[in-house]
Amino acid sequence: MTDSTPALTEAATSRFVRIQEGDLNLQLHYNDIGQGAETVVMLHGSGPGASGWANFNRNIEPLVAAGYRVILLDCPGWSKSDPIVNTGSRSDLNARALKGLMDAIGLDKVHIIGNSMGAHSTVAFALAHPTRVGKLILMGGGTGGPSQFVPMPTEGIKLIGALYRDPSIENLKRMMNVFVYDASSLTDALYQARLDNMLARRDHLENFVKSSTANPKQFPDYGHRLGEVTAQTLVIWGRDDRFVPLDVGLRLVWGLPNAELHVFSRCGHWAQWEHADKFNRMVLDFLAH
Ligand SMILES: O=C(O)CCC(=O)/C=C/C=C(\O)C(=O)O
Repeated sequence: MTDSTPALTEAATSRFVRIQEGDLNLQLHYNDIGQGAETVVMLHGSGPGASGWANFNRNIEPLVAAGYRVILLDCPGWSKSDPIVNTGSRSDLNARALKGLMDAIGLDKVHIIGNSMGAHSTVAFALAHPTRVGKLILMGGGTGGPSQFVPMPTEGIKLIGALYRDPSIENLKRMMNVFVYDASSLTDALYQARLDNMLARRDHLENFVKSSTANPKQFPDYGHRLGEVTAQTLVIWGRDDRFVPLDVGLRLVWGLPNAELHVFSRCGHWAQWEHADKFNRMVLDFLAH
């Protein structure tokens, strides 16, 4: 990194933008990192205290070093983006937010990496705006709908609900213990950062509970429309995912015409963090070829 290269920190890359997308008028927060002809957008998951930076901090640097511009969008209702109560499809809401962001900052076409809710939202965006996507990388999500093997809601999703309703350190630890395969990799600093994120925006937590009460199916099942997504797609899953089970990933590769699947053993719902080095190499290879 030279003196003229901005530091790779959340604060140094933090940006705000106001979007107007139909009747959606919101201030969104995002991180804008690196420069390059091609842009990779990363969309985070729906856990309390999640953000682009919290979900993807182990994945930014290799992409920037390889010459990509990286945009981390904080979805409406998370982190420093505006609050919202969402009673419709949250996947579509996030897709509209991404369209608004791209229009506002002049991005015509992007590759998208989506984690869980972010993956559901990536598919919603690809369906709505097929000419504006390059390649897609989906982890632990891509469509709502039932697992064929695991009772729904899964234990992880139940623990997220409990954490939203009672954002305590005990409930955070219960959730994170199921979130990753090896909970001993979670440090006190990580728990504290996550707790601070959560408690900084109690309005987001309350709005998520209101939204889920008004419409428990925030992420619709796009299984019947997957065949319309022609973008090359890399689906990555944790064998031990206790939030969105592996068979949802299998359903994606059956439905998406141009998809391939990689399954990590000893991996929960956070593949990009739990297996960051290999994940990053796979993403770079997939984007380049
Ligand atoms: O309900 C679903 O299908 C999506 C659940 C989801 O998005 C969970 C994600 C959790 C995180 O990414 C997080 O807490 O960091």
